[in-house]
Amino acid sequence: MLTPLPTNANPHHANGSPDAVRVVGVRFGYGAVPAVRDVSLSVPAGQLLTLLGPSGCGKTTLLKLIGGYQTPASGRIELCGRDVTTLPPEARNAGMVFQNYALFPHLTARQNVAFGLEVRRVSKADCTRRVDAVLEKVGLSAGERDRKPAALSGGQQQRVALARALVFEPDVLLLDEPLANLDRHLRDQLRDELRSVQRDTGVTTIVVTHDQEEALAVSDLVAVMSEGRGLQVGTPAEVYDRPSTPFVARFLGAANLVAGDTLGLPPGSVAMIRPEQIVLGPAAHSCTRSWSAVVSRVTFLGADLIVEVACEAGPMLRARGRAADQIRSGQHIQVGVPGERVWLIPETDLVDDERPGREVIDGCSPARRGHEQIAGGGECGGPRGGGRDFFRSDGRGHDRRAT
Ligand SMILES: Nc1ncnc2c1ncn2[C@@H]1O[C@H](COP(=O)(O)OP(=O)(O)OP(=O)(O)O)[C@@H](O)[C@H]1O
Repeated sequence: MLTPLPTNANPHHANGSPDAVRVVGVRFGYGAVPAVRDVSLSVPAGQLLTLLGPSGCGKTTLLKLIGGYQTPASGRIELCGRDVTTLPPEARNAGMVFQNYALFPHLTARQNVAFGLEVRRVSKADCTRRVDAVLEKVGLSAGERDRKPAALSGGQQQRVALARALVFEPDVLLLDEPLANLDRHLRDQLRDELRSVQRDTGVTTIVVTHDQEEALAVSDLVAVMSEGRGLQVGTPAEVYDRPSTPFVARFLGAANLVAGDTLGLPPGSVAMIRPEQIVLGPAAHSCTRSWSAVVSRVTFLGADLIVEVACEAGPMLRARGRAADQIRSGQHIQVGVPGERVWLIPETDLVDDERPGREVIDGCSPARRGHEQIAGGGECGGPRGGGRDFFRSDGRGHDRRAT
């Protein structure tokens, strides 16, 4: 059951941090196209929240609404306890970094960062000191500071854009796909740097991404969106281990989604088991449920293997094995599921096409045996609507472990 954020709730968390960002029942559409549908969300001061979801689900629009670049059709936005719903961006003290960096091409890195301070008539000495300090913080070397954007790499331009937003000491930093234009190696490096700059400055930050690995790696909180709606908000471990819906389960990584009754759980529910939680080999006998199985496919990933198994009288499952175990296609193997690692998504939380026993549970073709289903990380499903209007962080997952 979804619970709207009470409008009179005390905006302080158990740990004493006030909310730096509160979004309450916000809706927005581009003409007739709804982009954000009644989303509520809060971010405690000093935390980094990632908005995660597939392309077109409304992440950037929600970020722009928080930054003041769009105005909600209804709902309220508060930054640090102040209602900013109708205020323009410059009155919000929020620093936004757009996906294309939006640097002035005719100014050097240093001048780009200094520009806004000069407009605000900050003294020259203070301006120089603040610009150098922030460029140091984001790791732009002295030699790079007097170059124009065209003479800087994508990663260096990103550092300048970040410095330009940070130099105002904003209450909230809003980053739209900050790592999207960078190659894998640089992305990993900048991801770590971004996190350490955020921790150093303590600035409350919202990052838009469609990369689940990035979201899990950098965030205090991850908010998963689909089709303009918020599906779940929680710590990386919560959304990964205790997803509220099959869609969230798949979007966060590879997930086996099987009919609950296959595992002796309530009929109609869906059980989620991550591949790395499945036990292969003789140790499987000591699991809550175990089956004899035949390996149907093995994919080599270096240190690990993805092992697909067809269980006799059980579900099709995808497991993670060690390459050193030399598992082969066609091999007979024991497969086990430890009960405490199974996460149950109750029938009441499923939308129609997520219910087991239907022809298609997740956009894949139906599983080959009975009503058991298997879904691989993001390969199969697309986003679905679900009538879910609010993000939730109700921590109610613990009672749903199928022990
Ligand atoms: N300027 C616009 N005019 C009309 N429709 C728009 C506009 N910008 C976005 N949309 C539509 O609004 C919806 C949400 O778009 P938005 O850019 O917020 O999604 P997103 O999750 O950030 O996507 P991406 O990851 O691809 O950037 C999409 O259906 C998109 O096509």
